[in-house]
Amino acid sequence: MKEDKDLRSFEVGFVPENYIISKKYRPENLDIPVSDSIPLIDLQNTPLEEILKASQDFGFFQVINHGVPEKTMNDAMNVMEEFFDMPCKDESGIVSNSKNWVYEKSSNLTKEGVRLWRDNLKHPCYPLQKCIPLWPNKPPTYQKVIAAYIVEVHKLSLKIFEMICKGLGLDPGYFNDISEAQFLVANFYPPCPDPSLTLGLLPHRDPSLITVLNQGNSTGLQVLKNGEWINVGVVPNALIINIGNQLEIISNGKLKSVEHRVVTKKHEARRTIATHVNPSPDCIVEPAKALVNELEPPRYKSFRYIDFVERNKVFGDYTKEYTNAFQNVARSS
Ligand SMILES: O=C(O)CCC(=O)C(=O)O
Ligand SMILES: [Fe+2]
Repeated sequence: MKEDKDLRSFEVGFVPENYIISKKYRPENLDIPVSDSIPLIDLQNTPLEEILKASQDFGFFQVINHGVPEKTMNDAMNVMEEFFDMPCKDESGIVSNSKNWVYEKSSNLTKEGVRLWRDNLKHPCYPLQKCIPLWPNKPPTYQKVIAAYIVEVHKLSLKIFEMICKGLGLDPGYFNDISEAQFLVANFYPPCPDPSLTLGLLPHRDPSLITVLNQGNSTGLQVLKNGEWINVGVVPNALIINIGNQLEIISNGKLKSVEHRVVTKKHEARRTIATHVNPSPDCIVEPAKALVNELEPPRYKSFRYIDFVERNKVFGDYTKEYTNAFQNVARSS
């Protein structure tokens, strides 16, 4: 793979040695059939119990009738496809005050020192109006289309938080002020000549409260359940929701943040837009007071979210730049 060329350099007949993932992470059993066993939930019916059960048993569920218009979802996927397909992107998208997005080619090493079979774009979305002009401006509709998508995803996340609050017994607005710091992560996973040797994304838990994932029509996401990787099937126009580790903490361990990864496909690309709904940087994250008592003492210590981000290098090599930019944008609002 020529690392200095555009995405078409993925069109290779074999996996270059430096993309072969260590045995520890290498996927096995890629032939297991696609399972749609993460729960599918119709949001129209205010399904409190289903959401709670799915969040406890799987940490993952798909939602339909979620209120995000199909057109908004498709427009966002299409503009992202255009972005990733542009032959010349600014690849030095280092986070700064003037340009707060990061575009990482697959040739970048991860924290674990491996190369992933994906290209990746990420940027903050909060406060939204301040962030929009700092996002990529090519394709020319990028800012408008993604802003419209983020507004809808925000509404959806509030709906989900409201149900989780009711289910757990928290004030209905518990998350309103602490869940606004959305962070967008878009991925392009090209076809791979030998999916058994690579990964699109290493096993991880999300550093968010919840993550809302638009996976279009592609498979590749796997979720760990009872020590086995299960494939997440495609449901037209559905969105995937998963519990991040910050919500696991706030729920005092009642809801589970579960490991997941992305495998590659021989003949199919995968394109996704994940919106990580995060606590704001200065938010103190701790088990909700209403959920702890003598019988159920807090299982986690409290911390400031930004300290967690820095300590765990949540955004890899760009963590410091990211947190600075985030705080500067937030303070100037
Ligand atoms: O691209 C995907 O399917 C998964 C993305 C993901 O897990 C993440 O952004 O945390
Ligand atoms: Fe994730």
